[in-house]
Amino acid sequence: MALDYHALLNPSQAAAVLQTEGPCMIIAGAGSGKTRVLTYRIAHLLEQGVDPFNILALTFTNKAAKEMRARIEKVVGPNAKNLWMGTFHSVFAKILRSEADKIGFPRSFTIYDTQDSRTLVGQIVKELELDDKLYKPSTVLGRISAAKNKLISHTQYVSDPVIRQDDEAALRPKIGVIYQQYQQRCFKAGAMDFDDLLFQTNVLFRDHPDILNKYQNKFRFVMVDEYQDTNYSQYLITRKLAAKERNICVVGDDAQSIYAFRGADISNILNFEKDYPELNVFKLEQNYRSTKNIVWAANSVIKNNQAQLRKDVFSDNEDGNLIELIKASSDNEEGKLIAQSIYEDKMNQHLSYDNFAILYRTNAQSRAMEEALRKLNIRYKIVGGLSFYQRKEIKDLVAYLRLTVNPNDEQALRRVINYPKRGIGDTTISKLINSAEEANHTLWEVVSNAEQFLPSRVSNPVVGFAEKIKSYTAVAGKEDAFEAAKFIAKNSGMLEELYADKSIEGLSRYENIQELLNGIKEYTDDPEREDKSLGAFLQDIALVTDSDLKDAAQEGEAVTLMTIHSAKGLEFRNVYIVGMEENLFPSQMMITSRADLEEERRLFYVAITRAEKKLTLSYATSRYQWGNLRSCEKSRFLDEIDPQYLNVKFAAGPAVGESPFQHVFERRSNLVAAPVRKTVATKYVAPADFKPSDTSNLQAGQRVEHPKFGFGQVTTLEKQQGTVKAIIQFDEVGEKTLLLSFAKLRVL
Ligand SMILES: Nc1ncnc2c1ncn2[C@@H]1O[C@H](COP(=O)(O)OP(=O)(O)OP(=O)(O)O)[C@@H](O)[C@H]1O
Ligand SMILES: [Mg+2]
Repeated sequence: MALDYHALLNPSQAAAVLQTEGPCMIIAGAGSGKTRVLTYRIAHLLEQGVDPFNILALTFTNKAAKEMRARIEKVVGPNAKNLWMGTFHSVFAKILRSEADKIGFPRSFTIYDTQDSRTLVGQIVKELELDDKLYKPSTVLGRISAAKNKLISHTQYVSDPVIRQDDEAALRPKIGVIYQQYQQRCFKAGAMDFDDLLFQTNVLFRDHPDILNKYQNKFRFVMVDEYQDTNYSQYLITRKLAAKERNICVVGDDAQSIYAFRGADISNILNFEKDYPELNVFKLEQNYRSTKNIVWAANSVIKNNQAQLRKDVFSDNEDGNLIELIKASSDNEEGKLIAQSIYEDKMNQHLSYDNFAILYRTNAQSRAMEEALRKLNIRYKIVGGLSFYQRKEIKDLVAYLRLTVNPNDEQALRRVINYPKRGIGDTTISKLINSAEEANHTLWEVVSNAEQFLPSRVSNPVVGFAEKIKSYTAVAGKEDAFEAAKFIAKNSGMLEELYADKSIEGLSRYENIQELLNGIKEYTDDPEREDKSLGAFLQDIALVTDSDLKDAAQEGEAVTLMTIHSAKGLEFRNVYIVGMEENLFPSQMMITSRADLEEERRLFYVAITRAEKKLTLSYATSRYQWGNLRSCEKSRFLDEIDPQYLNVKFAAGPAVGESPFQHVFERRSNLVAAPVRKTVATKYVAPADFKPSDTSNLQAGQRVEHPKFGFGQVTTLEKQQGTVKAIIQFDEVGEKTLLLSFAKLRVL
């Protein structure tokens, strides 16, 4: 049954959906239905009889792709499963998996995550005897990544006089050399980092016109969401793919371009017009997501930017509430007020916690929010931060799995060669590394022939290890990912090692491994999945982005906490943007120029436009930063919002004897006190994942969490004959004296 697009869409949206041939661009405001247009456009193509294998849709997160696919499936049925849909990284990793040998990589190449890349850069810096304070891995990688996103190879990098000048001015003249070595080492290890996935796709298409031709014929329709955040490397891939059929449709919003720091380039939008002079441009101006007040406030902010394509966004929705502004005296109080507001809105308006999101500029700000939410027993999930796949035990097992699929993977090999301990000491490992360097072998080639490089006494355990890995590779060749992983977890000794550790942490590590195995089982049990090999599974997890983990978070309704960057494209009924302070938002580190300030402002615009019905902004007048209490000034962005859309609430902070959740609000617009609802402070319940920390460096003044007494602040530490007593002022139960060696404290 054909859809009635005119009933589901407004005239411009419907026109964009029905115009399937030729290049098309929609640059339109937030919430105006760009993603909705893409979704229906694909549904329409399928209805027209286009083969799903011929459609490529690039989204910003895997989650967005999944949602889009699910929506299309509702309309057209299971045919939607065969669409090529995903992030740039996941789609082109998949293509490289069948073509990598053309550019000298194994098809079973490993994908290095950021941590692997940092470790490798650190190793190179050390080997080159450079100052690791000057050549910080993150700084060096930032430069390498920027170069790759502009398709500057390491050979071009070292010979470019402008780059050289820049690096010399920054006192880091050796970055080019590090880049060179880094690439060689990755190549030798059969590994690509995230930027390489795009870089190497460009190399593949450049050097193999026959392959490019194959994919040009395959992808007859190309679509890109969030086009404003593509970098040069991505732009070139889409341009090449669409060069033949020219059926390319991109949607985006220049006012939401927030990844310039990662190489996103607004000129891709301008180039698009040049590349396709026959371009159809569609304008969408109506925001369907938010109330009028929210849309007006967002417009009043973004108009302060000079660099923008003019567009007027309007809403036909109700005016809605004014935007609330909360002033708190500290970050902890800010957290309390937000948690209280969420609790009250949920109860009064019968909402679900899923309706709420707290957005912040930096991950570190989640701490105060989490603490406050826990106190009120409000469930929450954090998107980003330390993800499941970043945990040590998971990385260890995954390293074994990676090594099984690609034994040349140097970072994986170094990680587990002596874990669990098998008598291969650091000296032996250094010798192996040196031998590999000298003989120009990979580390694995040396390890698997260790007896040639080391005396038998030390080579025996190395040979044993190599035999293990070889047997894993054999198992993985016969069995599916789950059977192979289960075998490896047991045979490597990892399960036993973790099982033997009966501490709380040890137990949770063991459970995490079980959880990973469950995940692999789910993967191989999926009847739709064709490739159930370990290699296919590894590729899948290497590309999980922080934003995707939202799905993996615990079941049940929960408030979402995340950075504004991860919130792109999403919508929530009630949104809180916290930490509206100078130096935090706009971020001090980011504003050295007008362009930087404008990017921060676009980020604020993205944040505001996530809200459907209610938006709350907050700031604190003091905050702990890097261990010091600092006084803060409210963000300049607050002054940019037209005051007629604001409702200012001042929190005086709790007076003596008052419940900490009771605050006096003052309403600026009409000076009538807002109704204050009393919230009964609930008894403290420690979260299920409560884990005590190492308290050997605990200091007076630090905040801690106790499984029974809740949150508190250490007032004094007394050392007596080897024992340490801590006097802690708990927020709910008052002062307690605890012996540190027994008290299970989590240091916050
Ligand atoms: N014509 C329409 N009728 C009803 N609802 C619509 C219409 N167009 C869009 N919407 C709804 O408005 C909301 C915003 O749409 P969508 O997410 O597609 O906007 P967007 O332009 O992609 O936003 P962003 O810039 O944040 O990515 C969605 O809930 C969508 O379903
Ligand atoms: Mg969108």
